[in-house]
Amino acid sequence: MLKKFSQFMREANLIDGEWVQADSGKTIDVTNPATGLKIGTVPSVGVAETRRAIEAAQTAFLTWRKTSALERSKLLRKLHDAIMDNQEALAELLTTEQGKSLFEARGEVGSSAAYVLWFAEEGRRTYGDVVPSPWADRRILVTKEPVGVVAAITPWNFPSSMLARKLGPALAAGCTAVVKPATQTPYSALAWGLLAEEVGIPKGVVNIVTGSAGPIGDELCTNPLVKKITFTGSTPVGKLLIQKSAGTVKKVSMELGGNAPFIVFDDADLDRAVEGAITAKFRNSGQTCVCTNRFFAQAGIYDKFVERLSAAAQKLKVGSGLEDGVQQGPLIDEKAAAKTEEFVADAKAKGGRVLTGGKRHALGGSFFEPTVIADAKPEMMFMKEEIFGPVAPVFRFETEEEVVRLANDTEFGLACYFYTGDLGRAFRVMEGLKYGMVGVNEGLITTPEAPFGGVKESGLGKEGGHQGIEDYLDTKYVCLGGLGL
Ligand SMILES: NC(=O)c1ccc[n+]([C@@H]2O[C@H](COP(=O)([O-])OP(=O)(O)OC[C@H]3O[C@@H](n4cnc5c(N)ncnc54)[C@H](O)[C@@H]3O)[C@@H](O)[C@H]2O)c1
Ligand SMILES: O=C[C@H](O)CS(=O)(=O)O
Repeated sequence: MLKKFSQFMREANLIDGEWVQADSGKTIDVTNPATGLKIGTVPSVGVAETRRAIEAAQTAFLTWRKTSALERSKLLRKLHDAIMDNQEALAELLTTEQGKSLFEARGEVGSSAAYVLWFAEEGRRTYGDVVPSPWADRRILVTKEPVGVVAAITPWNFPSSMLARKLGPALAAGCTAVVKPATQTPYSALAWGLLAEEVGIPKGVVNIVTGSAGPIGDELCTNPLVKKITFTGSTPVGKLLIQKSAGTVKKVSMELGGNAPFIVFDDADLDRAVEGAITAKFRNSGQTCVCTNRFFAQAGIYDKFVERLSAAAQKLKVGSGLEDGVQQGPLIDEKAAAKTEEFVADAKAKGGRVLTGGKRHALGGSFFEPTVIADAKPEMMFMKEEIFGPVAPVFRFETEEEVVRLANDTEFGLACYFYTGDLGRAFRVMEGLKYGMVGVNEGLITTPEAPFGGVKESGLGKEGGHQGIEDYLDTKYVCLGGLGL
């Protein structure tokens, strides 16, 4: 396949409209997880460069915040169009650095554009209020204002769409940004810098730095010019960022870890449930925050469900994401593959039955066979720990009360799914499950129109929906007196 993406592969950082290298000249290698081969490098910047990026964002904010919501909306629409015009090249770049199938990468790039378009519209509706005054001689206004410089830290599993869910509302609201993408997948984020320039978003509005997460993160969390941290990643890192941001009382949005239950009741449409299960488990080789972590099948359909699920999992085509028809790419790295092996070994040692997969794929490297494990038990690691790999443990349950208790027995609360044909049960279970998002007879629920986000230790705030822009706005109350009324 011709490399379409070379035009977007920028081996530099974007600070105040300039593409720069690290002051030290140091770089980080970026590798293709499917081949283990080096794709290129990016600068390894530190505190000084991050500080310059923050200062550039602050300077740009003073002007950007004064642009009209309509003007910002038009620029974001242009950004949407530029992303879609280059969807194939951006998808190829994403697959090359992250590993997911080209089919899924196209979907992620399309989803990124959809979030930008959504917030291009939402930015024109950040309404305030005129409140009936309790005083005859005064008037009360409530206005919404952009918070200022936003630090956006994003994960490797969705290097484009996770950024869209942050840059979209930030820019629409009138904020400016300093972006730190995951070290494993920097190019998709850097491509956003090129696109932003191309469509005319002013210099300094979007700044992108790459390098050691610790020092960069510390500067982003402690610099008083940064007014908000928006983070997508693991819960431990999210907790660290919240602590570090407390010193300057920054707004924080946290999209953190998950432990999704997927419940199949006896009265479910089994074909629909199996189809939904494959999507909810094996998308991005199981490396999504909303992937099913624990399947629960009711006793009456348990055997049928596990048989059908393992048959479907076995059919998934594993290979390099750039290869036609591939559905399962490699895991992000060797560490992820080793962790997946650990989950399987733990389950087997505690009585789990591997129905399909269960080991590294013959392709070698970090490729792993899509795996289904029957007879899962609460004492197994994946009851509490996020697998983040292509392993589907299936627990058996008897009653509705039992499964809701088991499903809620986690510190996480991001996404959950259940399949039933009974409307009353749907409401009882939907209201009983402590999660931020619920799929009822659906295994893929993400969309810009809906508020994405978790409860408990899965995060704070929402991305998408009309809620998604609120986190980038300050509410101001104005009391107008001396009007001679
Ligand atoms: N809730 C969501 O929307 C969502 C979406 C995607 C991924 N995730 C979660 O992210 C995790 C996987 O992604 P990951 O491995 O990239 O997570 P991670 O927490 O290791 O890293 C996420 C980002 O944080 C940066 N980072 C790491 N340590 C840091 C520090 N001390 N200071 C500042 N930045 C730091 C990383 O470089 C990366 O850019 C999983 O737990 C997954 O559930 C959640
Ligand atoms: O992994 C995190 C993503 O948020 C998953 S989704 O693409 O939004 O469903």
